[in-house]
This record gives sequence, C-alpha cells and structure tokens, in this order.
Amino acid sequence: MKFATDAVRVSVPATSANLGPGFDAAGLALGVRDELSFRLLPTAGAQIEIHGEGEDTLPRDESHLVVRTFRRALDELGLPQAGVELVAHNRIPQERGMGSSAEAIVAGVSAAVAFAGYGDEARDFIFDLAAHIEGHPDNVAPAVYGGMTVSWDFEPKTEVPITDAPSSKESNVVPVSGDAALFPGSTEPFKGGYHTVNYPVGDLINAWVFVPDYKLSTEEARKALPLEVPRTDALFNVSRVALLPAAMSGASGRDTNALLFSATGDTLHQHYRSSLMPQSWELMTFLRAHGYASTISGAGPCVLVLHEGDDSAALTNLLFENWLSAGHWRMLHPAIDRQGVLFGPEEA
Ligand SMILES: Nc1ncnc2c1ncn2[C@@H]1O[C@H](COP(=O)(O)OP(=O)(O)O)[C@@H](O)[C@H]1O
Ligand SMILES: N[C@@H](CCOP(=O)(O)O)C(=O)O
Repeated sequence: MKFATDAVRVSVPATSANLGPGFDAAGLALGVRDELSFRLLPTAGAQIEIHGEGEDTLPRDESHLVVRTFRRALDELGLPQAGVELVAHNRIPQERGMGSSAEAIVAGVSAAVAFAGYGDEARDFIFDLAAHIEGHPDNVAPAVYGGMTVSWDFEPKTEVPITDAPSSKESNVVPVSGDAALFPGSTEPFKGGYHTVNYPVGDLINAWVFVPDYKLSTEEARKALPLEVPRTDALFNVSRVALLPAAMSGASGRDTNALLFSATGDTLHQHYRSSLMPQSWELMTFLRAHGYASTISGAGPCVLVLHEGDDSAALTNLLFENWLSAGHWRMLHPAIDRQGVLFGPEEA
C-alpha cells in the first residue's frame, strides 16, 4: 500500500470513563480537544513539536505515545515506516482521568488511517486497534465515536450458555465452530474482541470536570483494585449501570437528576482508589452529599458532575470558598462531544 497524501490533521476529544458504575465499559466524550498535524519527511525518524499540555514532560522521540501507535498502525495497514513531523496542540490534561492516553492512541491510529486515504468507513478499524493497544475500550470508544458509549469484550468461546453445571473450570469453555452458526441471521458478525454501542445523551445534560493540581497515572490507580469483589457490591453496580442510559437520555419520564444520582453510584472501584486521591474523594462525596451526580472521572483524580440543566453558578457558589478559591482546582464545563475523532488530509 502507498501513502495517499503527505500531510494529515487529527482532532480527538477528551473522555470520561466509567461514569461511576460502568468500570471499563461506559464512557462519555467531552468537548476539550487535542489537535495534531502530521507531515511525512524524506528522512527517517520523528520530529515532534508540542504546545500546551505535556510540553514540559512528554518525550520528543520515537517513545512518544502518538508516534508509537502511529507506527503500529502503519504496520497494520501495510504502509512503510516513513519519517514524520508531528505538531501537537494539547488541551486535554494528562494523568488526570480525562482519557489523554486514549486520545494519544486514537490520534496515532487515525493519522495512519488518513495517510492511507481512508475516511469514516475506517472508524471501526480505529476503535478496534486503539482499544487493543489501550487494553480497555471505555475511553477509546467515545474518543472515536463521540457521545456516550458502552463497550464490551466479546469472547465467543466462553459466552455460550452453559446448560449443564460445569464440573471443572475447563468445562466452562465451550468450543464454538463458527460465530455465524451461533447467531443465524445476524447482520453483524459477533467476532471476538471489543465492541461498542452509542446511547443518546439528552440535549439538556451538562457535564463539569473538576481538575486538581495533582496527577495520578492510570497504571498506578489500576494496581489499587482487588481481583475479587463482594457479590453485594457487584449487584449494586449492575443495577446502577443498567440505569445509566435511561438517566443520560433525559427522556425517561422520571426526574432526570434523581436518576443520574442513582445511576452514577459505584461500589466496585472508586473507594479502593480513594487513598491515592483523598482530595478528589472528598470533593466527590461532598458533591454527592449535596445531591449532585458526581463520580471520579476515569481512574482519577478529576471529578465529574453530570446534571440536567446548567448549574454552573450554583456549583461555583457551593465550591468557591472551600475548593476553588485556593487555586488547587480548575472547573471545566465542556460540551458533550458528539463527533468523536476528526481526521483527514491537511487542506492545502
Ligand atoms: N497528548 C499526548 N501525547 C503523547 N502521550 C500522551 C499524551 N497524553 C497522554 N500521553 C501518555 O499517556 C500517559 C498518561 O496516561 P494515563 O495515566 O492513562 O492518564 P489519562 O488518565 O490522562 O489517560 C502520559 O504519561 C503519556 O505517557
Ligand atoms: N476504566 C479505566 C479508565 C481509565 O481512564 P483514564 O482517563 O484515567 O485513563 C479505569 O478506571 O482504570
């Protein structure tokens, strides 16, 4: 395959994963974007210019996450490993729980796709490859498709209903000859791997993100999670996450803010991580004590609030004295992003 163009542009939104109960599954795209341009160079290697977030911390060599994933995607697409100039204007706070690593991965894959000359039809390819590189699909899906997404990892060999009680662990794995045989008439092949669906988000749903002045890497935050959880906690999250789409639609015929409050409850992950981000935990519980549907955003330490109606003034009043005035927190009020990644050839 050959390059279809020698310069491309990519724009990727921030994302908030989990939305409380939907650990590694639910996500929401937010209107804060990183903008990147890529140009092929006649010589090998990467020349990197960074403005904004990460300009003092990110590497300027082949270890840069965007460049690494760009190279991986070139291989997958059968394109040669050319030299590349990358200019990044970054607005998404990094290591804060706003999906910056997913953004970087989606940007690298999307750039390769644009160089190959593909457009919207390649969105599923971008999602699939980016989610495999990231290792969990919850940020990648809204970064690619926009809006609210719920994603899952489908494993045909283990998702066949078991009719007989398994006598051993091995007997839980039922061999399946072909996916089509399992789902006759399905127009979508139920292939193994990551899948996602979009749920509607009501026009009146607002999101605020409170960004602290400290960082927490997702890798560290994942280490704090136990391998097993009590059944009562699992049951709690099942009902809450099932409520999320109805609450986020704003069209359930019920009090949306009351539904959002219940639908953002979590007992599976946030409290295990609270000692890594005590200030964020305190802000989240304070907001919930005042009736706001508040969660840790992604792995933290940002705090997300979801609410029907624009409550910016009330939130500022509530938080100014004890939280915002000292300058340790920034309050963002991004739009819900409904487009996901934008990519294509650089216009002349
Ligand atoms: N815009 C970016 N460009 C290059 N690398 C990035 C970018 N954003 C994030 N990264 C990489 O991802 C890491 C942060 O990932 P992570 O801990 O998952 O935080 P987040 O919650 O923001 O996704 C950074 O330390 C950096 O290595
Ligand atoms: N489900 C993941 C989400 C991580 O999101 P990020 O924005 O913090 O990278 C987790 O909770 O670990």
